[in-house]
Amino acid sequence: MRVTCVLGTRPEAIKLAPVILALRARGVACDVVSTGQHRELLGQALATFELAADHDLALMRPGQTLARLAARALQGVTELLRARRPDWLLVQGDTASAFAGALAGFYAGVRVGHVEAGLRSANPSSPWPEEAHRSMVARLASRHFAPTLQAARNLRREGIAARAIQVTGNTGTDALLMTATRIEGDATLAARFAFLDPARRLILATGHRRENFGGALDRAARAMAALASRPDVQMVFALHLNPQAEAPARAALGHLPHVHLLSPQDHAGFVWLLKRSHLVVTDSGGVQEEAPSFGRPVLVTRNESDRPEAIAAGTAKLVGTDGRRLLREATRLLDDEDAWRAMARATNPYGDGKAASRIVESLLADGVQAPAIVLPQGGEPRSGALPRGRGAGTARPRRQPQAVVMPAIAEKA
Ligand SMILES: CC(=O)N[C@@H]1[C@@H](OP(=O)(O)OP(=O)(O)OC[C@H]2O[C@@H](n3ccc(=O)[nH]c3=O)[C@H](O)[C@@H]2O)O[C@H](CO)[C@@H](O)[C@@H]1O
Repeated sequence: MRVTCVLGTRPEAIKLAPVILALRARGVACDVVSTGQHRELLGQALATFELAADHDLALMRPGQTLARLAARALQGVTELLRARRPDWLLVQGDTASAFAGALAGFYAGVRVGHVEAGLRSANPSSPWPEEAHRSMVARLASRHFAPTLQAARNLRREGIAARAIQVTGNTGTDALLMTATRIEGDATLAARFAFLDPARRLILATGHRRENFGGALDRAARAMAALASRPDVQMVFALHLNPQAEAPARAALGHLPHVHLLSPQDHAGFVWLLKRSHLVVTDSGGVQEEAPSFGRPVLVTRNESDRPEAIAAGTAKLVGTDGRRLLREATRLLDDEDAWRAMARATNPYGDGKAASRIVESLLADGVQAPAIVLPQGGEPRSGALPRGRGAGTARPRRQPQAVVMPAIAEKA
């Protein structure tokens, strides 16, 4: 069996790395195609897992529109698929690379597997453009690897057949566990962050969502500045490379003595910080999924959530984008031990570290026998080039989405 993974950004690399490693460990020929959407961050993320892209489409250009990026990714992936003709094409999440990759697979008659399928905010403007991307990938994919039962339900509500959905947990937790194990006792990381003051509690912050550009990021950064002026805290803000995401943090926080604005960290460095944090402030999806594993309360600077599981579990709280609620909730968590403890429960609704192996077993179980997309005559691949499926109609037992019970993975500090 041959599998092609298309990815373009840091979180896709982190969340697909465990799948790529698990496929290769099972002897599946798996090649990695990078669109280059986040070129530097992607290389850094893959390197953490000792991986590198086999094909780099190197598509990023300064100031390039999403339309142009998506169009060029569609073309580039299509050409690679023609040469490679994999049995499966895997994409992850909700980026322009994932959407264009899935569309290329669909046009080429290659079955598309969607990792982290079914997340929904139900608001096409937020997260933008991710909500639309992941919904469109769902129309194109023939196998949907949902991280949670809730995500599987979202897909069922949209009419995706139950037999095409598998609840796996989030591969992000697999990646987190791998990295957390690898960095245990790593003295180089302790040295990298030797500037941290052990007497002050650490607030770890990130902010980069496009819909938060132009106002919301400024308000969040100003609230964080008020927090960081407390005598008992220090803050690490892990910057994103996008200047529109970086500028508000630099403007509001850059001059403060106990705030450290860091360039994007490799996964090892970020996980090290996460583990030592007292509180996390973020609009990142992946960070919301990771922090509960270490029992770190998360204040989410968004107006709606596509991760209701963490909110229901009580480990994350939506604080909107006006800064006021962020300041109020963070102050409460810093001043009220009971309020902190109530959120700091090490429970992870997102994974048990076995998502990648569930995905690989599912692909192997289908092998090359599952129904391929049957293209009409004159469709993209010529008849001989159709994937080696047996055509539609191969009967398979109806499988209901199964709940995955996710234990906590780490001790509290
Ligand atoms: C709408 C939405 O929520 N979409 C998400 C979005 O990604 P995101 O919001 O999670 O993006 P980021 O915050 O960039 O990444 C987070 C990862 O990066 C690591 N990290 C962080 C800072 C650092 O300095 N060094 C690091 O290594 C961190 O530990 C974590 O693993 O797209 C993904 C792709 O499709 C989706 O899966 C995902 O739903």
